[in-house]
This record gives sequence, structure tokens and C-alpha cells, in this order.
Amino acid sequence: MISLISYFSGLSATEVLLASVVFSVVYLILKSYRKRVPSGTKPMPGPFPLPLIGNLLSLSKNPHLSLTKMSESYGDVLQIQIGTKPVLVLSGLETIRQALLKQGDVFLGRPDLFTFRLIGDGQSLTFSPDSGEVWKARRRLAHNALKTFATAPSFTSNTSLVEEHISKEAEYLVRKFQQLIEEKGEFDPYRYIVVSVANVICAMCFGTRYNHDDQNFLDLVNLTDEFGAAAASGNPADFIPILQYLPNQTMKKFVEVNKKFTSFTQNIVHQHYKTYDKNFVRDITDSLIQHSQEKKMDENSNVQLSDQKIINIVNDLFGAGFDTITTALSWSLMYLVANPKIQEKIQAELDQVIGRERRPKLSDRSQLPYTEAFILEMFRHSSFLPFTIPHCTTTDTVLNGYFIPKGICVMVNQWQVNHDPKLWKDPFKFSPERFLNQDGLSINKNEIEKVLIFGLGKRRCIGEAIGRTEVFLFLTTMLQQLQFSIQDAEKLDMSPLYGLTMKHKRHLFTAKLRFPMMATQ
Ligand code: HEM
Repeated sequence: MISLISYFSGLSATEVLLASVVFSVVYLILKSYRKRVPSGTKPMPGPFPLPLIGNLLSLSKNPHLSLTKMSESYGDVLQIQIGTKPVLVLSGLETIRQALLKQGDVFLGRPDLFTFRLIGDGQSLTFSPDSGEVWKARRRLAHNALKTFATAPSFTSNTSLVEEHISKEAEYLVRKFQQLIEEKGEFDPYRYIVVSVANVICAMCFGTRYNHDDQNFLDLVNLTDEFGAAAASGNPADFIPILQYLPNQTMKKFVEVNKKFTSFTQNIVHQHYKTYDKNFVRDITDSLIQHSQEKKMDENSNVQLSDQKIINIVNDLFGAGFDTITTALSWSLMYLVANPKIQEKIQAELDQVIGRERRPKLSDRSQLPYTEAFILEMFRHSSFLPFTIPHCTTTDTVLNGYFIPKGICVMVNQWQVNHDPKLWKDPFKFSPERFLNQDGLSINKNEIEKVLIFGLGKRRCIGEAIGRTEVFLFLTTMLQQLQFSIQDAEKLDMSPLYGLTMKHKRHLFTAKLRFPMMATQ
């Protein structure tokens, strides 16, 4: 190698050897300088990074698995380098609780990443690097809007408006599946679930719903895979700047997807501005417009928010509100066809508690422990959000004795917690029973606390309540009426495809009506 370099450079072999020794010594000195930390603290452990690419090669196609493996050697707090940027990786439930709950103010930042700047014109509540007073005011506003809609009563039934929207969409979905079975015999459930779930969030955000065959809407909602693939934690383009300028199909698609999403929500918001009637607030967009028109200060902080900052919240709620739930439901169906006995057990529970004369309601949830245990196990086992959205530190800090500098990007490994053998017996086994108390009739609350899928602390998901409600109602409405299966169960491929939300390969399903269709209530 040395003689080859010397041949091409015209330098002698000794000169090349000397230059490489000097380069290595300088590199090692720089590295040890980086590791210098204040007295009384330890430098973070981690694998040795290569120049320019850092530890990129160790991340593999499945960073959640490689980083779990790495945590077994280096511990819960470890540092890697992606490209030239240092990244802190957190594992272990107690360490993550310490960081996100007890030291929550320090770990609530978001890093300024290239892909994040492309989302919602860089104004996203979720992805922008803002974590100061403006972010807090926007988050409170979004949270309140969701709570108001989650508790608003329905005009026609004694449930909430949200429950009514979800139950109606779930019912349409069952009818659609039935029609597909009659016409084609099989169907790709993901293709239809995504539209139904998007319709629920559309109803809440914009007061509209779309037909399953509306091609424009279909094109829009089917773009989420590209979004998830590029916004995933550890995207090299976020850490090696040159990659942002090289031709890259994933990035090109990502820019396209973001433009489409933003223009879709902006168009609807503009229509709302035209028809807005402050005496009749119909949906979240209306209530946000009301807030922006009244130019109310945020009650807690005196922060004045621009119209754009308020209205952009709709974009975030719409995006976050359907990809996550669609993914949860499609993983649920995969586990059900892979485990027909578990499907039968859920159906037996539904038959016993609800029967066939009426549809499932949210108030049935506490009496359906096995169904609830199945949902928890689906969240745990799939861990389809393997990492939270990346965080960053807002000041220098110390965690478990390690010095953590201000501004470092933080990856929180939810997948590791959900598969940690110290927390779970046979973590790779799919077993809803692990969440039941010994009597088999109630849920063990301590076990629920160990599942990490909505994040923790100040950045914890604000849609959790709606998310859990939606997964429960869609699933129970489908399973009360349909028994799902696939033709070739041995060929079922459940390996997750890495992304912000991990998807599975699409499969064709079939379903059998469990009893004659009853009229919708
Ligand atoms: C099963 C469903 C869902 C799951 C598993 C989920 C999970 C998550 C996770 C892991 C985060 C990141 C937390 C962090 O960075 O530490 C998050 C953030 C967020 N989620 Fe969800 N989510 C779900 C549904 C929803 C829904 C239905 C909405 C809205 C209607 C929503 C709105 C948001 C927003 C706005 C944020 C950003 C919060 C912030 O940065 O302050 N999510 N979610």
C-alpha cells in the first residue's frame, strides 16, 4: 500500500510512512483532547471512530439492533460518531427515565438536522430545533386542541365526537374489506387502513373525509413510507454534509413528500380561513384560526405566536396522526394472522363481553384485558418506533457519572428497552399473557410502565390518548366481525424495515365474516 502511494505521489516510502505516523499521532491527540472532561466526571465510552465516517459502518441496516448490541459492551450511556458528529445513545429504562424525566429540561432539545429542516418549511413543532418558549406555547396549544376534541361530546350519541369518528371509519373499513373479499377474495389491508386512519385525523383537523378510491388522497397517504425512511434516526445525510448534495433517491422523494404534505394542509387551511365562523368552531384548524385571529398571548408565557407558527401545527398533527396508527394496526393484523390462536382468544373475549348485537365502545376497554394485553404486546414486540425522534441537550450535564456536552444529538433506543432481557422474560417471544396478572382477568400495571413506544418526559407524544383509543376501537371493530388469515402462513415475512416508523413487507390477506352483517348502529 505504502509503495503504491509513494509510486503515485513521487514521495519516498519512508516519507509516506512518516506522514502516516504523523497523521495518526495528530488524530489520536485530537481524539484524546475530545475525550477530556471536567474533573469528577467520566468521558462517555464508545467504539473508536474512523476519520470522516466515524462509526457509520457499525450502524448496519438496522441501527436499533447494532446499537443494542453496542450497549451490551459499553453500557447505557455510550457515544458514537456518525460522520464527524458525536451522538449520545441512551439505553436501559432507568437511564432513559433519569435523562428524560429527572433531567427533562436538559434533554428536551431537538438537533438541527438537514432532513428536519425540510419538514413543514422548517417550521415543524415536532422536528424544528426550537425548544424554547415558542415551542412550549405551540405544544400547549396543540395539546389543548387535541384534548378539547378528544372530550367534545357527539351530537348524535352518548360518546365523544372522536369516538364517533373512529367507530364510523372502522365500520366503513370492515364494509370495504367485505366488499374486497366478495370481489377479489384477497386484499392488502395496509392500503385501506391508511385511508381510514387518515380520515379520522382529517375529520378532527379539517372536518373532511375522503373516499377509499380518491386517487389524490391515496397518493398522498401512501407517501408515508418515503417520509419514514428518510426521517429515521441515524440518516447519514444528516451527519455527513456532502451527502446532501449528491444524487440521492430517498432524499429526492423526501423533499417531494414534504412539499405535497405541506401544500395539502396549507390549501385546506386557506379554505378554512374563507369559511371561518367564530361562533361555530368545527375542528382543530378552526380552533387554531380562532386563536391566531384573536391574537391571544399564550396564557403561561406571554409568547406571541405568528399565524404561520399556529397554522403549521395542523401539518404536524396530520402527519403524526396517521402514519403511527396505521403502522400499529397493520402490525396488529400481521401478529393476528401469524398467531391464529391469539386471534381466537381475542374474539372469544369480544363475544363474551360485547356479543354481536352492538359495536365495541371505548368504555368496554377495561373489561377486555386480553385484547388490551395483545395491543401492549404488539407495541412492545414490534417496537415499530425503534427510537424516539432524536433529542439534543440544552446545556452541559452529567448522566450516570458521564460528562455530556451541550448540543449533542441524543438517540433514545426504545427497541432496546422493549427487548431488554433484564426487564422481560423471553423478550423475543410474542406473548400477550405477560401483561396479565396471575388471575388472567386484569392487566399488570407495572408491566405497562416498562413498554417504551410514546417516548417519555417533556417531548412525550401528545397524541398518545387518541392513538391508544384509535388502535383499540379499530381493532375490536374489525375483530368482532372478521376473522383474518393469509394463504401461505409459512411465507409470512415479519422482518421490520428500518425507518422512523418500521414497516413490514406487504402481504395479501383474506378474511371470513364471523356472522351475518348487522346494520350499523
Ligand atoms: C400509536 C400511535 C403513536 C405513537 C406510537 C407515537 C409515538 C410518538 C413518539 C415516540 C414521539 C417522539 C417522542 C420524543 O421525541 O421523545 C411522538 C411525538 C409526537 N407525537 Fe406521537 N405517536 C402516536 C400517535 C400520535 C397522534 C395520533 C398524534 C396527533 C394527533 C401524535 C402527535 C405527536 C406530536 C405532535 C409529537 C411531537 C411532540 C414534540 O416534539 O413536542 N402522535 N409520538
